Amino acid sequence: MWKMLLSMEEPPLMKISDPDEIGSNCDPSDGIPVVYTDVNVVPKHEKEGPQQTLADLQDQILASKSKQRFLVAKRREALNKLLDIKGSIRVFCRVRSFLPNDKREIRQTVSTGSEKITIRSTGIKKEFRVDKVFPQEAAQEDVFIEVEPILKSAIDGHNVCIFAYGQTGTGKTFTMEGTKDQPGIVPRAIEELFHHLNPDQSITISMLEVYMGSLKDLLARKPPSNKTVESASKCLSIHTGCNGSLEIEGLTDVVVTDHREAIRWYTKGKRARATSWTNVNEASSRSHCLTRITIFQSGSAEKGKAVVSRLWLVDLGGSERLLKTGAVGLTLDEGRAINLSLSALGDVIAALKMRRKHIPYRNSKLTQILRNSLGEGSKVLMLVHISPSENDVAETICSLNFANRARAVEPNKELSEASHHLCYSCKYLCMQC
Ligand SMILES: Nc1ncnc2c1ncn2[C@@H]1O[C@H](COP(=O)(O)OP(=O)(O)OP(=O)(O)O)[C@@H](O)[C@H]1O
Repeated sequence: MWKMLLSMEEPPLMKISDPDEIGSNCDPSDGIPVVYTDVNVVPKHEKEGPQQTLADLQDQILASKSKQRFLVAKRREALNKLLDIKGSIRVFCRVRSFLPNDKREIRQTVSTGSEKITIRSTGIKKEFRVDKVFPQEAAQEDVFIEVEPILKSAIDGHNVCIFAYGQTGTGKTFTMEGTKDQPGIVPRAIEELFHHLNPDQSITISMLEVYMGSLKDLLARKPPSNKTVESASKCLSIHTGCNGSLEIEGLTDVVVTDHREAIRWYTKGKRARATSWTNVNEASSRSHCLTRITIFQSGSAEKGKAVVSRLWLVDLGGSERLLKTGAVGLTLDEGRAINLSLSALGDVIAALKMRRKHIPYRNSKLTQILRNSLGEGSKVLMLVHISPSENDVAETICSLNFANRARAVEPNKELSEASHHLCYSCKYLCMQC
């Protein structure tokens, strides 16, 4: 018989002498089941069951988190080793497709393999090796897929520098910026970084231009009406701290919380860049355009927080034969300044590759800025752009020689044999000079 002990006023007390008996649904004296009427009293076994399950789940979560940390560390280690094996300076080469205005050429001057480029012209046959070749038909996605692993190392805490090098009009800006329909590396990288960012990491973006040897802040607020843009750009100067850290004084650094905001700033910076017409490219970049993405640890990008890593995405000004571009006056001076700093960059890359004691960073503003992202522990990707046209063979050879300086461990024989005929830019015999 069931004992129904119901009372509205006071919960009736059960005949329980031992607190451990709470939860028993059977009267120990007569074996008759007890129905509990006090809803505040939860039987012990019912209370312990969920508590145990909760504790088990918490243990499992902790174990999964620690396993995840272990796997992330292993992935980072493996990626780092892989990139190191491949070389901390890697070289990709992209061949620009023929443009509508190009003269169609019957003979193929540039032929490509997956890691080999052959240049053929009258009396010339030269072969170059790079880490990856993108032929004329390669899409923006094809390029980005190969660039992605190096971006992940930026999230993992390495300084990274990706730069597009090549003759004027060979597609550097197309590869880095792209178009609305065919976005390039920078917009894709921004999206990718936000996708992979850890919750305790945050991002800031800066953009600057190295123009005729001086630095211009591309994200600076409009100067007051009585000042010119040029006077605002002169404020930027480079400082090296005693620990070797480098700061660009006065450079705008914007905290961005999602990729759309970052792209808006990037678009603003692009608009401020100096371009002008040359007879090789309608909108030729007359400067080096550098986008800096800084990844901070621990949720805040305010001052004083530890910097995890810096990613530099650089669209270099075009290397050019000044006679061929038809440059005069200011355009000629711009071209000279671009060529000089590219030459300095080539010297730094070559010195790093040969593990020289002295790395000539100080020879140009460009190399001073990139110093911390070119040297030891950094990952560098050079994207060399070449033209498919026979008319550009000399520049193509010069660009590939330049790239070769990043790959060649041994100094090239030509260097010592004919040093008096060497090109100022690639330091080889490239027929340019
Ligand atoms: N792979 C490509 N596919 C289609 N069009 C391309 C490609 N590469 C370049 N172009 C086109 O070629 C023209 C010149 O390219 P771009 O301005 O990117 O050259 P650049 O190397 O940045 O030149 P500069 O050094 O003078 O700034 C542009 O109209 C661009 O859209």
